[in-house]
Amino acid sequence: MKLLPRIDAEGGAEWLARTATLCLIDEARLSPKPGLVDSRGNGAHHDLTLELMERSAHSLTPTFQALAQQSWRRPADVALRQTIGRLGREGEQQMMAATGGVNTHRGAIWALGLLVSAVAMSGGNAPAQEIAATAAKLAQLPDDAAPKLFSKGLRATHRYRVPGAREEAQQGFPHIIKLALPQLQHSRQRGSNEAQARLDALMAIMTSLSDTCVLSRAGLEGLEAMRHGASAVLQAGGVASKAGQQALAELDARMLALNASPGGAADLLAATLFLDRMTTPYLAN
Ligand SMILES: CC(C)(COP(=O)(O)OP(=O)(O)OC[C@H]1O[C@@H](n2cnc3c(N)ncnc32)[C@H](O[C@H]2O[C@H](COP(=O)(O)OP(=O)(O)OP(=O)(O)O)[C@@H](O)[C@H]2O)[C@@H]1O)[C@@H](O)C(=O)NCCC(=O)NCCS
Ligand SMILES: Nc1ncnc2[nH]cnc12
Repeated sequence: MKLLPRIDAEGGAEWLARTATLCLIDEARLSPKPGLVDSRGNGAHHDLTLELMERSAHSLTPTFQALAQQSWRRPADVALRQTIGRLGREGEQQMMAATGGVNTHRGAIWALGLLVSAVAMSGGNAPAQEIAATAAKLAQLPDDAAPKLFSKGLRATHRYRVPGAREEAQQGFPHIIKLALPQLQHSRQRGSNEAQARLDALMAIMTSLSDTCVLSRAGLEGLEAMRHGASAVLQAGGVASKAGQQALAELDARMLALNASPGGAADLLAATLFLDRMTTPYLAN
């Protein structure tokens, strides 16, 4: 099935980059998100604001565009992996320059960067699962130029023996394909408005992700509170229901009390919105 408007390399790269940035902004503004920056405020963060998140998102448009241009109709091989690794790291520097050194979107550059590349590799003509599988192939390839850093994410995955951002991509983004996209569609179909459906999709991710941001800030107690609270929202009928809204408010309070912020889940929501726009005709503009 042809899912996107016809796009060529130049116009396509620009459109993909603009869409990726819009998805970051949509994610940041979506409210009320537990522990996260949203239109209401800074959540559990002292160094992040909505204005900073939006500035960061805009600073990444040239990175997404370069990723799409370099990936256009190319196969997944080590040469492309190294190119996107270099562009991704340059994107992180752009983000840090735009935010005065605050890490707003490192995980989002990784997930959306791989997915933007994967759409461009197909020439803009693939269903969501295939895009995610192509992104996974890229993520599995070695990038010898990558510096050997011991990040917070790596520390958390080793300490708690759980998968992190790297594994999520290498496995084909299961939290997006198996949980968030189906939930988004299900909530829309049963009459939730768009914001409610997106919040439900975030909850679906949070029911099972091992979010290394939460683990770093609040340990296993924080992770369990996130998963349990998100399941409670969906079991109560989702964010469109009064009971679901109550459960979401309780989850928000619990995340704030634990100083926990599911930044990895937020990144995957932005990536979900991107794949949704790639594959939902009425949203592809
Ligand atoms: C593969 C990389 C993403 C590196 O991953 P790694 O785990 O080694 O390193 P981190 O630096 O910790 O970044 C991981 C970020 O990914 C998000 N995340 C967390 N858990 C998951 C998960 N299970 N699945 C998917 N994504 C996940 C999360 O990003 C968000 O949180 C960030 C803010 O949190 P934090 O870092 O804790 O905040 P700080 O300010 O540093 O600390 P506090 O003081 O607030 O406590 C924010 O950026 C969100 O986006 C994790 O942080 C990748 O970076 C990599 O290898 N890149 C190389 C370049 C490349 O090859 N690119 C190719 C594609 S472009
Ligand atoms: N809305 C948000 N709040 C905090 N961290 C994030 N990382 C990605 N999106 C975020």
